Amino acid sequence: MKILTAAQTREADAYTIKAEGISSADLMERAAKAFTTWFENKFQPTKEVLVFCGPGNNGGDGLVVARLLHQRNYPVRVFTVGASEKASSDFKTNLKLLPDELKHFHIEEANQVPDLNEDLNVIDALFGTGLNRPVTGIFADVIEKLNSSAACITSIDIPSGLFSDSQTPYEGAIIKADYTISFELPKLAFLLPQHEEYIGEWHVIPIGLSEQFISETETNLYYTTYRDIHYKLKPRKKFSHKGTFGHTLLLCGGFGKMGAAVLAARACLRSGVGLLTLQVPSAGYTVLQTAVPEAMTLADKSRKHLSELPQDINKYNAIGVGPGLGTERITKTAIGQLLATSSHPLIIDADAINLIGSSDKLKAQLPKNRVIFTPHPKEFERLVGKSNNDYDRLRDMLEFCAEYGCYVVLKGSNTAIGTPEGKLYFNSTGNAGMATGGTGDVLTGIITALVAQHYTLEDACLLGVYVHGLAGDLASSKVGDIAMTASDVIDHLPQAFLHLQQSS
Ligand SMILES: NC(=O)C1=CN([C@@H]2O[C@H](COP(=O)(O)OP(=O)(O)OC[C@H]3O[C@@H](n4cnc5c(N)ncnc54)[C@H](O)[C@@H]3O)[C@@H](O)[C@H]2O)[C@@H](O)CC1
Ligand SMILES: [K+]
Repeated sequence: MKILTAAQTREADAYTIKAEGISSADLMERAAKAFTTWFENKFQPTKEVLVFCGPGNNGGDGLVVARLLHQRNYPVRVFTVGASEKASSDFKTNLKLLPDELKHFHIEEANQVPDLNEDLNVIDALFGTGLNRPVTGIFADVIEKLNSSAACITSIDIPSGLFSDSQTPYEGAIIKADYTISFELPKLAFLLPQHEEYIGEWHVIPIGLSEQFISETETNLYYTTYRDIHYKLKPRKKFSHKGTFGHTLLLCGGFGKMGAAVLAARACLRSGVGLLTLQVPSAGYTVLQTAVPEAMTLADKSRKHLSELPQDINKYNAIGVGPGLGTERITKTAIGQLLATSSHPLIIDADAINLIGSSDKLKAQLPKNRVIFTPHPKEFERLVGKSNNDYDRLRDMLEFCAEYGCYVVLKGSNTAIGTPEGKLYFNSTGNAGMATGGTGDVLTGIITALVAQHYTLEDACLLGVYVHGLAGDLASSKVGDIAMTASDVIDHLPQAFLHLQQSS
């Protein structure tokens, strides 16, 4: 699904209004109804609801929600903030439509905000996508009061004060919502780790914005959901044989870290690869032969480190390198040889990223359009550099992808995938239980297997990251996110692929 900017969302609103021949107040009513339905399903009318409304259409939404909740027997109080002469016309219309018996207060000073305790529900409708400068003054004072209260806060469309698609200036106040209910499409701000404390749990609810407008609107930003992914899975044909599904090479493992090779190998095998060969330091030979009997194992001449490449490196049609390797000089030389001699796609993770990141010479050797990097945030910093905030980090990532003609999978909550053409995908699966050692090795195994099966590099990243997160979600529902291990993720890959297959 696409992610649109605030400006594009405004255009989508205007287009829909024109195309359907409705008024903007009608669209506001529709949005507020959708919000109210979500709210009713979430909260009983036992607690009083305090709705805080700013002067724009977000405030207008708040007024309609207050009216609808009042009709549905919720005890409601409305607080308007900001100069009324500046209010939007739909705000003014809906202010007049508030029933007389609904309590309405206008706030000019923060001390007019009532005491807020946990027995209250707050709806934040101060600002939405029309925010065009940091929030200060009376609005900031109100936000401060709401944030320091124990009341549960639900934001309409976006937490007030937060810019939806660019860095919020540091001096601006921002609501810390427990829930954010947004309209039609997710906003870029929801997907960035730096905004976790503001967004809370977020949901997107449809309000019938023009599908035609959305499909014709250009963007480089996407949020990948089940609908975007399941049809990409290729069916296995009746007359296929193991050669059809590729021969993968994994260069993983080091002394004390053979487990990384085992995890990557097991995940690779559970992701449909035809044949798998591993090369591991000789101390790991027996470990791999025992733990992963389906894989062929080559022993490096070094006991503890990767020091050489297998012969016939180009007979493997995807090579995964990095998990557990260590950063010995001899390993760095072997990776240089790999970059110089292999003619097939490379999936580069962990210590292989650290080695390449610290060497301009190796970076200059990267083959174009054949490399996927899968860094976690620290490895990303070593590869691409430090950034001031999450927006800069995404910009730096896309610049790196363009410069080196590579794909970068930045692992984390809502893993971000950058492509050489400048597209940016955010993943929708996965959970905090996956923040445990070895899950990255699992992802390397999955993506390498998919590349070997002739998925495009872009699809291998999208599908691999999605199915990895889905397996994590299935594992979490079984073992919980505290006890979950990387092996649990592998054990749930079959169910995750089946889930995608059944409805593809
Ligand atoms: N346009 C439409 O038809 C629809 C809009 N909807 C709602 O409308 C919202 C957008 O409405 P608006 O574009 O009116 O914008 P907002 O309601 O976000 O606020 C804009 C108003 O606030 C002022 N303002 C901006 N930043 C400020 C600051 N830092 N301090 C003080 N004042 C500030 C602006 O000058 C303007 O008067 C969406 O987020 C959504 O909630 C929904 O009702 C769906 C339909
Ligand atoms: K809001």
